[in-house]
Amino acid sequence: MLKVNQLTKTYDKIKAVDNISFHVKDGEIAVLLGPNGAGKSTTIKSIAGLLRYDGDIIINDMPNKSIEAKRIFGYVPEAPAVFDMLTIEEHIKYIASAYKMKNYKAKAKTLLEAFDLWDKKDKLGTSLSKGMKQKVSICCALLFEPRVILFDEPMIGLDPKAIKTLKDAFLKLRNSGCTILISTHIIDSVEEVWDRALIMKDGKIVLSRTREELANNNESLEDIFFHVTEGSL
Ligand SMILES: Nc1ncnc2c1ncn2[C@@H]1O[C@H](COP(=O)(O)OP(=O)(O)OP(=O)(O)O)[C@@H](O)[C@H]1O
Repeated sequence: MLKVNQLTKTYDKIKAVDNISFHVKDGEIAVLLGPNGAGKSTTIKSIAGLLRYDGDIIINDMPNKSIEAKRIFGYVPEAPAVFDMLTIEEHIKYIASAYKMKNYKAKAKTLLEAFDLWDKKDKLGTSLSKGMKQKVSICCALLFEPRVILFDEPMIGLDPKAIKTLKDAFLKLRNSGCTILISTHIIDSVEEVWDRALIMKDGKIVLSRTREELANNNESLEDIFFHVTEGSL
C-alpha cells in the first residue's frame, strides 16, 4: 500500500508538485500520466525518498524514508544508473547482498533470461547500450520481490520483446499483491495493464479514475487524458 498525503515540492520558485494526495492499494497498478513537466518524475522521486518535500508518504504503514520501507520498495529511475565497472552479474550480486538474499541465483537467471541479458552477464556496465542498462535496472528492482515498486518511464529505450516481458512482469507483480506505480506520458504503453489512472497537470492531480469507472462511462484513457490536459473538461 502506498499513501501520498498533501505532497508539495518546490524547486526554487517552481511548484513542481502542488499538494497532491493519492493511495495505491496492494495488488493495484496505478499509472501516473501527464504532459511533459506535469510533475510525474518529481512525485516518483519524492516517493523514492530522493528529494526533500512537504507532506507525508507512507509505504505499507511506514514512512518512505525509513530503513524498513526501503527494504520493501523497488525503484526503476527514468535514467538507468548502472555502475560502469561492474558486470551485469555483479550488479545482481550487489543487490542480492544489499537485500541479504540467500537464494537469488535461480530468480536472477530467470529474470536475466527473460530480458535477454543472460548471455551478456559478463559485460561491464560501461559497454551496455541504453536499453540494456534499462533492463539491468529493471532486473535489479525485480530481483528482491518488492512489495511496492515505482517505475519512472520504464518503457523508454526498450525493444518490443522487453516491453512485452515488462508488461508480463507488471501482471505477475499485481497477482502477487505488490503495489505498483508507473509514471509515463505514453498512454499506449500501459493501456492493457492499468487499474487506476492519475492524471497530472501543472503539479496537481486533475483526475483520478479506476478502469471500471472509465468502462462504465464508455470513456477511453486517451479521451479523458486529452479532455483533462487540453482543458476541455
Ligand atoms: N532539479 C530541478 N530543478 C528545477 N526545476 C525542476 C527540477 N526538476 C524538475 N523541475 C521542474 O519541475 C516541473 C516538473 O518536472 P518533472 O520532471 O517532475 O515533470 P514530468 O511530468 O516528469 O515531465 P517529463 O514528462 O518531461 O519527464 C517542471 O516545471 C520542471 O521544469
